[in-house]
Amino acid sequence: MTLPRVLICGDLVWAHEESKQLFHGLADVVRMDSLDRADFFANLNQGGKYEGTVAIYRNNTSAEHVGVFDRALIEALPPGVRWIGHNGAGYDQIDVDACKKKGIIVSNTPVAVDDATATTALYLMISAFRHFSQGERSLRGGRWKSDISSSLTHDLTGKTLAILGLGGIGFRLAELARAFPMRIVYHSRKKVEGAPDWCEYFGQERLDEFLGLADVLSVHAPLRPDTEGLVSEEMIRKLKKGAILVNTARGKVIDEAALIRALEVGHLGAVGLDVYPNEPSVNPRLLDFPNATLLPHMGTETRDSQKKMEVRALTNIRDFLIKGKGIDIVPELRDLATKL
Ligand SMILES: O=C(O)C(=O)CO
Repeated sequence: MTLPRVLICGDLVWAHEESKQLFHGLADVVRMDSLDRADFFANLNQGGKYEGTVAIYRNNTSAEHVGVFDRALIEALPPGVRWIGHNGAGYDQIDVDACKKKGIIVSNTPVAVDDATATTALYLMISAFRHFSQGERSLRGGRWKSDISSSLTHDLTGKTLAILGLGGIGFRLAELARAFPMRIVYHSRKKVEGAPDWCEYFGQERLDEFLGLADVLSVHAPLRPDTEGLVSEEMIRKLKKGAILVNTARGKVIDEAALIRALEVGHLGAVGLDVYPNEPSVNPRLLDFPNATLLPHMGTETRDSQKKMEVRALTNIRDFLIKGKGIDIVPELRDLATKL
């Protein structure tokens, strides 16, 4: 009997054993080793080594060889491909609209990313309030703490953390920050069902009030066409002078030029960034600001979370093979999944 193929696009690092167990007797798991898009397609087609692929596991590093899963790639996939199991919470590298038209379901890996990404945001927030990153640069430069002005640093206790997008990561950050304690407020399109009372909701009509309260605004909105530039110049201006902006979501959710202008004029007191609009390029202007704590997109870079993410992405594919569905179908495709 020929087993259906699951194509691993981008390396599996931690979940080799789990992969064997999940797909034993169920699928032939093949590693994609194409160095470019043309070879990728050639091998997906009849006679190619990926022929018979019904599901593709992918992570963002696969883009280095075959590019992102844009419309052109999705449209060119053979009709047998029914599922893309993305390893990552953010699936902005996949054109879900093209997938919908082609009847391909996409799953992602929420929950698995929450701890690591929330602790990254927490670190950026603490460093931004306390200027720890600048302190380390001062020490490493042989200047002990002479670069630091403690009159510009603050405790977190009693400050207000404003969360833009209360999904799993935003909520985990809220739980952590509550320990200081900080006041927690959040804004999202809808009030989050089941969110505790200590997370105060500010709807669209109270957005200005929400922004005005923030000592730190932490961004947790996914990147979609309607969220690109969501944190605009106008929004940044509504933050109080000296507020902190933290981003562990996607660089393009913030208008970067507006963020830089706000740092230049001292409207923003500090920023903590893990993500940038054109990764791995970082706008060199950002490097000039001593009050910017900058990380190279390390949000989920722990072996524990990487393993949880790999297993979760593979489990969605296994569930598709067995039951025709998975638990993490992305919101845009849930309707389509119920019709299958
Ligand atoms: O899960 C994601 O979307 C990430 O950005 C991983 O770092």
